[in-house]
Amino acid sequence: MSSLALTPFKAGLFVGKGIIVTGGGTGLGYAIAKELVSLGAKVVIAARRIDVLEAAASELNKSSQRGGKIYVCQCNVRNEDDIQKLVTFALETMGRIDGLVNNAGGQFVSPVENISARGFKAVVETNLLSCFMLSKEIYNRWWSLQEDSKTSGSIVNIILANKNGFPMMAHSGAARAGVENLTKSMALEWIGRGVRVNCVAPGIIYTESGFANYGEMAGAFLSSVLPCIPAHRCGTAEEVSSLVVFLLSDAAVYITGQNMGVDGGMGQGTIPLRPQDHGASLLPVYGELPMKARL
Ligand SMILES: CCCCCCCCC/C=C/C(=O)SCCNC(=O)CCNC(=O)[C@H](O)C(C)(C)COP(=O)(O)OP(=O)(O)OC[C@H]1O[C@@H](n2cnc3c(N)ncnc32)[C@H](O)[C@@H]1OP(=O)(O)O
Ligand SMILES: NC(=O)C1=CN([C@@H]2O[C@H](COP(=O)(O)OP(=O)(O)OC[C@H]3O[C@@H](n4cnc5c(N)ncnc54)[C@H](OP(=O)(O)O)[C@@H]3O)[C@@H](O)[C@H]2O)C=CC1
Repeated sequence: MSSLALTPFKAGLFVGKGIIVTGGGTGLGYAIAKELVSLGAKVVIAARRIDVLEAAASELNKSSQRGGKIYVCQCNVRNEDDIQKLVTFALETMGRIDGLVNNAGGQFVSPVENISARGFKAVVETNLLSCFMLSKEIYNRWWSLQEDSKTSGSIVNIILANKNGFPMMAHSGAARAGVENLTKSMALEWIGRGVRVNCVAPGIIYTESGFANYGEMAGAFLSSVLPCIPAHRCGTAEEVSSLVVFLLSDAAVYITGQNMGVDGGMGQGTIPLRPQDHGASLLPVYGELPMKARL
């Protein structure tokens, strides 16, 4: 499914650690779980489709080194009961939780005016509520109970490069902006307990599973946006994973409350969708615009 991890980390850096990766059966989550298990971590991957998780686990376990192991847990991250069961499962199987990657997420393509309230809510629940519920559940049931604040925890929230909004996916842009702000609040509230919280904002990362959600639109989308990405290419899942794994590790012990882009030079800006032709409706109010300054 994916190539070798890029990490330069010491083998065994995560030996004995327990990490939860939501959406870990496909795409970015799969690459993150693969890198972690090859560094010796125990990893619970969680998502809705148990068959996909089980197939991923049997592949991922082939990359295991130094006691690393993948466990699977079916979980709809929009559902609070499922979140509680996931944390119970993780504590029972791994005996501890050192890291959480809130990676499960997604959205559908629609102009704002066509999104129903139910659709907006579904996307906010998937991307923002889930992150709040799972982070809080682990904090209350594990990190807040540790006497030794050196027993640190690290949360990495996967968002989107959408600093300037996210046309055609406005619900997701709003939810991810919420995650970024929630990240900063949790980082400040929980620093005394040794819990760090950061965001990673991927630009356009080619994952087969992610792009499959968009059908034929994906090809047209890619050919229109690629020239606008300074790197002139998509990123890969491994290029995101190496930053996520760094942030999970003790090498990042002084980093919290940050949002870091992996976006080929887009500066976490907006995915460069070309606006539809609209006849330049925002004409200047004062004076004439020279013809050459219009499309
Ligand atoms: C420009 C090109 C870019 C091309 C691609 C560019 C991508 C670049 C960057 C981003 C990449 C990625 O994020 S890659 C990751 C992509 N992966 C995913 O998106 C997978 C996860 N997404 C989802 O599961 C769904 O989108 C999500 C809405 C969140 C949950 O869907 P569910 O079916 O479980 O939700 P439900 O609760 O059943 O449905 C609730 C409501 O959601 C609405 N709804 C759900 N799907 C809908 C749809 N396709 N179109 C309209 N409306 C929809 C309906 O109003 C439903 O109400 P009713 O009608 O009343 O029932
Ligand atoms: N690829 C890209 O260009 C970018 C991706 N991202 C974000 O990165 C993350 C991973 O994306 P990517 O790997 O590309 O795409 P995928 O579609 O492969 O990953 C999404 C994962 O989330 C899981 N998921 C979705 N909804 C739920 C839910 N309600 N409960 C539990 N799990 C859920 C899916 O599993 P299942 O369906 O089995 O539940 C799937 O494993 C997403 O949050 C995505 O929005 C951000 C920027 C760019």
